[in-house]
Amino acid sequence: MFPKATLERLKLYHRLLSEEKEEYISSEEIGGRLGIPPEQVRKDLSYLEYKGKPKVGYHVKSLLDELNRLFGLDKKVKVIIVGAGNLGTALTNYPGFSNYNIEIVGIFDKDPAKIGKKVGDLVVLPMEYLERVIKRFNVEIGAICVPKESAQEVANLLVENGIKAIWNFAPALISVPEYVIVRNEDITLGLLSLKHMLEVKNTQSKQG
Ligand SMILES: NC(=O)c1ccc[n+]([C@@H]2O[C@H](COP(=O)([O-])OP(=O)(O)OC[C@H]3O[C@@H](n4cnc5c(N)ncnc54)[C@H](O)[C@@H]3O)[C@@H](O)[C@H]2O)c1
Repeated sequence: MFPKATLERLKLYHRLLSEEKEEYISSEEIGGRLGIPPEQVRKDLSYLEYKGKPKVGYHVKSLLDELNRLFGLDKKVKVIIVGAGNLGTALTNYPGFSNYNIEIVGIFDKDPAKIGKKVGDLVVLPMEYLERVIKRFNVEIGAICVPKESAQEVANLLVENGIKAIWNFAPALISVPEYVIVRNEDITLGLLSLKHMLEVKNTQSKQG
């Protein structure tokens, strides 16, 4: 098990390495580009099986292969979206997921006015098709992009139909069986912490 902060930084290293053209990279270069001390980079990477070479650095492909395995990116993961509103359509249209072997295979809504509309290459499906799509594509992740009042109802449907992991964008806590993994994505909380950091910085510069 990695410490949570290490895991978050490993994601940053992964993104940087995915775009790296050179064969080898040093901890100084990684740290310099990400604003992370090189000692920290070395410590984080020491959790991995692959070890860099002294004076040469890390072989980019070997490091990337291990990080891909670690994040399960070496195998494709299928996702469905429930809620074809602002957020659901934005996620479905986002091209960046394919870089991570993530494929959105279905988008669903209960509103008859949305059903049948095209979103990217997909057509918005009615909720009755949930089971069929999950089974047909072996979908593991379901994203909840409905208003908070409907979040639990949608979570129940996803679980009943075999979804093992839920990416919840609704600002509501959902209850699911223990075997189901939930990730709550609250963009507002991120913004609040940024606001707090900004206030601290402004106060410090006034005092200094
Ligand atoms: N829009 C954003 O940038 C944003 C950012 C962060 C979080 N969120 C959260 O994400 C969720 C969606 O936001 P939005 O802006 O896309 O809302 P939206 O109103 O544009 O879309 C919600 C969609 O969910 C559908 N829906 C409602 N109940 C449903 C149900 N029981 N089954 C299936 N479909 C159902 C509606 O018909 C609608 O199409 C909200 O909970 C919101 O708080 C949105």
